[in-house]
Amino acid sequence: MKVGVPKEIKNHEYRVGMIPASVHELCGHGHEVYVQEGAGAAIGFSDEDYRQAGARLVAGAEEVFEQAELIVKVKELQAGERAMLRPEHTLFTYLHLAPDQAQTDDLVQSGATCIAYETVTDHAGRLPLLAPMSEVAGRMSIQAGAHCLEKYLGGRGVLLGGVPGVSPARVTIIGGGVVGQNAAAMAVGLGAQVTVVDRNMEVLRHLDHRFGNQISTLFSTAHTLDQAVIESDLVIGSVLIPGASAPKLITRDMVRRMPEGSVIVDVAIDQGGCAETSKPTTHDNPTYIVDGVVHYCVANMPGAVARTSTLALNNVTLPFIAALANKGPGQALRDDPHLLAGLNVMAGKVTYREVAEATGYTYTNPETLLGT
Ligand SMILES: NC(=O)C1=CN([C@@H]2O[C@H](COP(=O)(O)OP(=O)(O)OC[C@H]3O[C@@H](n4cnc5c(N)ncnc54)[C@H](O)[C@@H]3O)[C@@H](O)[C@H]2O)C=CC1
Ligand SMILES: CC(=O)C(=O)O
Ligand SMILES: [Mg+2]
Repeated sequence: MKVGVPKEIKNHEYRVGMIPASVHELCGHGHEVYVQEGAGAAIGFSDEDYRQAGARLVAGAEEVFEQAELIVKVKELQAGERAMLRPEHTLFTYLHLAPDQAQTDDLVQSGATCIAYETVTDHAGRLPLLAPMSEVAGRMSIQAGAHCLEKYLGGRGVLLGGVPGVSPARVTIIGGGVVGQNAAAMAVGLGAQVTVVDRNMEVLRHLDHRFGNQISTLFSTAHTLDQAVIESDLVIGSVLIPGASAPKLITRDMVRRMPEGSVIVDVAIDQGGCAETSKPTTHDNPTYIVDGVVHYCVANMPGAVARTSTLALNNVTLPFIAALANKGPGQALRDDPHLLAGLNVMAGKVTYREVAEATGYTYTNPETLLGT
């Protein structure tokens, strides 16, 4: 199969869909891999590294899309990239379609087969292709939040861990999944006073077991959320309902009642964000202030630590890329219900229920399209 790796073009996005070692693996199975010149240069993977791995280097994204049947990326296609997508293409990347009507419309119109990393599952119902980036973003969220609490960025001027004689900052983490647990570990490490809110008792039990009395856990209700949020210096938004738009758990009224200079890091912004006041920002301009509350809402946080993130992502995507290339997308999807869970759009139909509900399309069972 012909596999294509375009250079990422989102703001300060330096990750790359395939590293040379992944390319080498696919070429070893007889596939042709077309890599856009400079695709990995920013994180130390030169064009020569790719050539030695067996890739064919091409000058522009147009040529990658022209040559390839399977397109492997990191972030969702930007408008200019979407114009190059054809029915013969299979796209394998993060999509986050529920809050993105324009992208959904374009993918549906393209006729392409679009598989979202973030909804591929594993045997335990987890999200193995989202997990490594959630580990990264969870860890980064506390760094970002600590930075935003500094006075010159509009923050309260509070040090997360406090100092002897002065209380530490209060950190509330909404959603105790992969992002939430990694955020908790960092916040505990820095000496903050940490509360994690989740609606899944198993998650809360696991957190209690892991962190003991270093954190407090709270069952998520409108009341507990309200209390925790308005008393916090730093709130991390890390909820997820797979494929769906994030629930707006932090209302405008709660933001109004938060202390001046407190901070919301809404990691869930890639699914639309869990605060009513959240809107996506970029690494260039990561924060804005509403009612005195600093909002950090960067939708591609792991792009800032692109080398670590790319390696972690390739570790988990490579087996699926190999299956798609070796068997062809149809057979690979028929053979593996976990990969099939990643299928969001195919042949002009939306094949993921939560995405269809959020974007106004009729849901089509992917099995009817695949003839399984
Ligand atoms: N901005 C960025 O750069 C990145 C964003 N993310 C996003 O972070 C979000 C979280 O991802 P993960 O931690 O991997 O998901 P996860 O599935 O591991 O955890 C989500 C948690 O939210 C909880 N939850 C759902 N509804 C809730 C409610 N009403 N109240 C309290 N808790 C609730 C679930 O029980 C679950 O424990 C996702 O939207 C993901 O796409 C992930 C990586 C990078
Ligand atoms: C998951 C995601 O949105 C990212 O890694 O950028
Ligand atoms: Mg206020």
